[in-house]
Amino acid sequence: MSTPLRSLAEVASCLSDYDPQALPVADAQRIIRDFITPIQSSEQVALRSALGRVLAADIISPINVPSHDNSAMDGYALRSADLADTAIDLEVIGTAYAGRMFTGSVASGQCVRIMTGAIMPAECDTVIPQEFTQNSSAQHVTIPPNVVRSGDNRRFCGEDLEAGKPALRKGRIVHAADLGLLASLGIAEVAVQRRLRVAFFSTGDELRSIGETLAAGCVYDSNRYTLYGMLVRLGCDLIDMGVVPDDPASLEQALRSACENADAIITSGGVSVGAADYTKQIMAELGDVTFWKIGMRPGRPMAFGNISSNGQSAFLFGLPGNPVAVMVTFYFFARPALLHMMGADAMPPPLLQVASAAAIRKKPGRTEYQRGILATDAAGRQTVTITGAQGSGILRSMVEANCMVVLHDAQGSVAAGDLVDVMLFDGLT
Ligand SMILES: Nc1nc2c(c(=O)[nH]1)N[C@H]1C(S)=C(S)[C@@H](COP(=O)(O)OP(=O)(O)OC[C@H]3O[C@@H](n4cnc5c(N)ncnc54)[C@H](O)[C@@H]3O)O[C@H]1N2
Ligand code: MOO
Repeated sequence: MSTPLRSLAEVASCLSDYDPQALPVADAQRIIRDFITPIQSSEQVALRSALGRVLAADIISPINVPSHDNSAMDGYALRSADLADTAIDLEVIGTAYAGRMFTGSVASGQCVRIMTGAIMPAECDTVIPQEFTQNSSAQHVTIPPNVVRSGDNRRFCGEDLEAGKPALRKGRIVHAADLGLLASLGIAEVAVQRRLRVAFFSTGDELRSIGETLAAGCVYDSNRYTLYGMLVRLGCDLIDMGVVPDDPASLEQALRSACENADAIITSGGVSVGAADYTKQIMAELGDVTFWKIGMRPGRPMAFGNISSNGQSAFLFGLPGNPVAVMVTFYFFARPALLHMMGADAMPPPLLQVASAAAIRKKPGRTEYQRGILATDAAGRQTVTITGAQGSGILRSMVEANCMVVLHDAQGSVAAGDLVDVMLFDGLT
């Protein structure tokens, strides 16, 4: 596991107006990005197992795809020098099939019946689709004037992928199309970054696990399930450490064990100012950890840093306990950081600009992530509507939503019809 060379204070001091008491979202994201180091370990996997994994090296194309010039249409391969301003009659001297080439040579005034994907006869440079021809028989075909130009319907050798050139770059997350592309190159195995090991647990004496009786004032631990879902979607190997009670010895033992077995640790709860929140104290004792009040809602308190135990270190994300806050801080801080640790060259999820269906109250000076429903109205216009109560304990608001309305730091209240930035959950959740 790699150890960061600089302390958090050094990284943060690059920001001219760094204020841990009211840190803007973008600054917190930048500090995390600068502090995190990608893992340097890879493995060979069979092609299908590479789906969703991060490529550990550039893939250089070993062959040209397609391997020869070939036809894009079923029709007739001809020499474009034979084309004229009037109809021409060509002699058909054979047939080229996909996988079975025509081996003769084509003289002026001749053509070859050709199927899609068949290798172009050497002398031919153009294909006329069969539906554009007239009077076709096994021996002859008429080509009307001005229906085909020189070079039409000919696919070039290497036009998809060129031998010796990079086909896919290191850091790419392998998608379905990439599997197909790698298969088209005949590649059976690829080098991918090893999976990230992430340990996670919930803290709080009020938490009960499913199956336990819910005493007065207690709640079922839901954060471990949302975290599980979000981490599985990222392709991490998970160490689920359950619910850790709010006592210093248990927390220290859990953090040390997580550190010794994982690349990253995600906890939920215990990062605010409550009397029983020992988490901050123990985290600070074990390493270089900072406690932020971020200028955002939900998700204001958060811990981030690097902790060590027995010579092993791990990056730590101490997310707030409120169920919506844990998801928002995961999406906007932990997720990009984990992708960076995985060596992934991933773009942040795009923001769409959509008209707000109703007015939204908002104070400038903090970023708000409101849960929204993106829909198309009767006139075919897309609009976004807030899901109702936006409390950070209301997990239903995440379930009902299909997007997050991102109201930026400097932005004030929004009037009905104003454009707002929207981030779709699809692909994230
Ligand atoms: N005096 C202040 N109080 C609070 C502040 C503050 O600045 N000053 N910040 C508030 C904000 S904002 C948040 S967010 C929370 C974060 O507090 P913690 O991270 O210490 O979280 P807890 O107190 O442990 O829990 C908060 C809330 O969430 C419920 N919870 C916690 N874990 C889970 C779980 N695994 N599954 C389901 N629900 C969970 C917990 O029962 C609490 O209701 O602090 C505010 N307070
Ligand atoms: O950070 Mo908190 O999320 O507003 O409840």
